Amino acid sequence: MIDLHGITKRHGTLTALDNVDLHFGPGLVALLGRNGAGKSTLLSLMAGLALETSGVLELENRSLGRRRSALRAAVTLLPQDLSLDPRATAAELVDYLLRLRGRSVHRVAEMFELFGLGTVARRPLGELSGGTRQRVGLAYACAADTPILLLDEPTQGLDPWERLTLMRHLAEAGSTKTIVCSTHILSDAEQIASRLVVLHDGRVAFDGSAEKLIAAAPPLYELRCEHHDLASLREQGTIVRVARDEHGHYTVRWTPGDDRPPPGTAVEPTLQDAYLALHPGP
Ligand SMILES: Nc1ncnc2c1ncn2[C@@H]1O[C@H](COP(=O)(O)OP(=O)(O)OP(=O)(O)O)[C@@H](O)[C@H]1O
Repeated sequence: MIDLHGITKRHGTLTALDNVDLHFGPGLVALLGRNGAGKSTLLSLMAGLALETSGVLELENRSLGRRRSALRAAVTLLPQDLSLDPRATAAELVDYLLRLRGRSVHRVAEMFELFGLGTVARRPLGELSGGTRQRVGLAYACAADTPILLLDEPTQGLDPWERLTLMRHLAEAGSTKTIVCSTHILSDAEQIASRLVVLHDGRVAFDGSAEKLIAAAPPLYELRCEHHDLASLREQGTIVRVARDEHGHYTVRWTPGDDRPPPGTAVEPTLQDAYLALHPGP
């Protein structure tokens, strides 16, 4: 169990996390947010790899102060890019990382099997595809078997079958462990996690279930229009989705900025609509 109370992290004048309050108990949480929202910063703080500028971090209800050793023992972080020596074999790397942290290696074979790595265990990492290297990292993170597992975009580079295997494993592991998994893939988030945390500009913009996020979405309307109508719709509200058909006509989902009767038909938002409406793009 990890608790963050008023956590702020600054890099010089840039505030990467701004007064963040979050509680993570057992279960799987998907961490969402645009590029630069603060997801990796949050994960590295929770893994004890960085120190907060202010605020209090608690592990099992105990304030950590400036000490991070308890956190490092309890948490495994799989970063976005695990730096790998291309000459080491997959098995050597996982063995090395686990021993370095004083973790048992007894689950390695099981995890290699789970992630379909049996045939590549003895091959140098430099010869493996990006998705396979990602699976090696996942095998390490899962074999470490710590009560808290933090995964920074773990499904990146995985094919649909590998993603399914990972999601199944995480769903199972989430029944006893605390797992926080950052992702840009909403369908993955919705599938694996009962709780979504959305960061925006270093702040918690949403914390709850996918159903709650959809229910909190503003009224949404859909209409068909031409290209020259888009600028005026943008002025009147927020466009969350635009699709162009083969004849050059547009179907727009948008949320009006005022109470005037909007053009278009009211539609039920999807998770993606609700997410995009939460922090509209440029
Ligand atoms: N070491 C650092 N020095 C300076 N700024 C940093 C540092 N690390 C992160 N930042 C900045 O902090 C902000 C949050 O970055 P972070 O990597 O946490 O975002 P993210 O949500 O993980 O993004 P992405 O989805 O692109 O991985 C960004 O503006 C980033 O440029």
